[in-house]
Order: sequence, then structure tokens, then C-alpha cells
Amino acid sequence: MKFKSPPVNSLSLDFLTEFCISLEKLENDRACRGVILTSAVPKIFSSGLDITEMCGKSTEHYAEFWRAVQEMWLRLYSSNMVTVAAVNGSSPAGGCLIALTCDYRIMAENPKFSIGLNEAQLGIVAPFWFKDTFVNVVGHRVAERSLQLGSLHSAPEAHRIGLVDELVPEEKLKDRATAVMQQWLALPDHARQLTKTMMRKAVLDRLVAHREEDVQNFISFISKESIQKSLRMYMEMLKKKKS
Ligand SMILES: CCCCCCCCCCCC/C=C/CC(=O)SCCNC(=O)CCNC(=O)[C@H](O)C(C)(C)COP(=O)(O)OP(=O)(O)OC[C@H]1O[C@@H](n2cnc3c(N)ncnc32)[C@H](O)[C@@H]1OP(=O)(O)O
Repeated sequence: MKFKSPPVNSLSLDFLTEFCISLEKLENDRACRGVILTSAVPKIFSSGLDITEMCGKSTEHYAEFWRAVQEMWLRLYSSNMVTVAAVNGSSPAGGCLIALTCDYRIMAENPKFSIGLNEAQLGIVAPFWFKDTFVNVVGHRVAERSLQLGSLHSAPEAHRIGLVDELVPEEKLKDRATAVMQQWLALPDHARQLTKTMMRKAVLDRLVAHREEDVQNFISFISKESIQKSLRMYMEMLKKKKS
């Protein structure tokens, strides 16, 4: 599955809705046992949640948007398919979450590409299920430091801390992702799927049990004037960086 929402594959409500529909179609296709996620936009895997969806909108919109973010994560984290992220560009915040949610991550070894949960740098807080997914990949200590600092890690650093499983030259990313997929698909599906469920169930159940509370937390957090101001300033900073 190739993300193609220029300029930076931001995770808008439309993007998330389409992503979930595509994933569901593949999930229901008995002939499809695995999916490789990558980007058709040069140098960017995904810029994370679309900040404009979280700025100056109604409570109803925030609720709809956040439910779509939750849905994307629940579907991908619990997928029966083998999921491989071929990270061919930068991947902050929600983009990093997508990669973390897969079974295996391969990143292009370009030191200019960065990845991480940088929410703290925007003055926002990564929700508990972003944090849980991160902890399950890199461990508690690395996740704690990285989350508090809102670190964006260069590709070599991401590999060193275990955020990505391997680095390969950009031109070899597709072939390597295919080889990894073949390796994972060589196992019987039922054994791999049951093992995946066993490893991820507690974290999935936690969001399912607190889904509506999480939506309300998001709404009250994002609606605060101080948070709206931080997000506006961040967007302005992104725009100024260009000029
Ligand atoms: C007890 C505790 C309670 C806590 C409760 C918690 C409740 C929940 C809290 C809320 C959590 C919300 C979680 C959010 C997660 C996220 O994903 S937030 C998004 C974070 N994303 C970023 O920080 C990335 C920002 N973008 C960049 O760094 C760069 O754009 C890039 C590296 C991706 C690409 O750089 P470059 O190629 O140079 O492109 P640009 O010129 O910067 O960008 C082009 C264009 O796109 C716009 N844009 C970029 N990113 C975004 C984005 N994420 N959303 C919307 N728009 C984006 C950028 O402004 C440019 O627009 P213009 O062309 O100038 O119009």
C-alpha cells in the first residue's frame, strides 16, 4: 500500500478513512496474507496527523477525527496480515505511530530522514496507546526519554535504539521489504496470528475499554486555548521555515 497524499502524506480525516477502507478490503481478501506500507511521496513517509484537523474546528469534528485515528491504529495493530513498514522518508509523530504499529520496520539509510514521537515538541502529549505501542517496540527507558524530549531520531539513531529493525540503501528498500515479507509468510498463519494477538492483546484491550473516554480527553485537551496557540505557532514555524 503506497501513501500518496502530497505534499507530505498528512493523516487527514479523508486519508485515515481511505486507509481503513483499503486495509479492511485487504484483510477480507483471503488471497492477501501481508501488506507492505510505504510512500509514493519522495522523502516523506508521513508527516503525522494533519494539524489543520486539530486547529479551530468544532467539538464534533475533533470527535470524528480522533475516532478515525483510533480506528486506524486498532485495525493495523490487530491485523491478521503480516505488516511491514518500508519507511522511505521522514516519519514524525502519527507517521512514526503507523510504522511502530507494523510487525517489522525497514528504513532507508538516509541520515536526513528522521522518525520519532515528537508530540512534546509541539506542546501536545502522545496518548497512552501511542506510548504503549512505542514501549512495546523500544522498551520503557528509551521510550520514556524519547517521549519526554519529543525526539526525532535520524535513521542511524532510530536503528541503534531499536525503533526500526534495519536500515538499507534507499534503492534496495523494496526488495528487502519483499524478502522480509516472504520470510514472515513462510510460517503457518494461525501460529503467527495467535502469537501476535497474545503479544498485543493487553494494549489493544486498553484502548477498546477506554475508547470513548480517550475521545473526550482528546477533545478537552485539544480545545484548550493554550494548546490551540501552540499548534498555530507550530504551523507558522513550518511555513516560515520555507521562506
Ligand atoms: C494525563 C495526560 C492527558 C493527555 C491527553 C492526551 C490527549 C491527546 C493529545 C493530542 C495528541 C495529538 C497527537 C498528534 C500526533 C501528530 O501526529 S501531530 C503532527 C506532528 N507532525 C509534525 O510535527 C511534522 C511537521 N512537519 C514537518 O516536520 C515537515 O513538514 C516534514 C519533515 C514532514 C516535511 O518537510 P518539508 O519537505 O520541508 O515540507 P514542509 O515545507 O515543511 O511542508 C509542506 C507543507 O505541508 C504542511 N505540513 C507539514 N506537516 C503537516 C502536518 N502534520 N499537518 C498539516 N500540514 C502539514 C506544511 O505546513 C507545508 O504547508 P504549506 O505548503 O506551507 O502550505
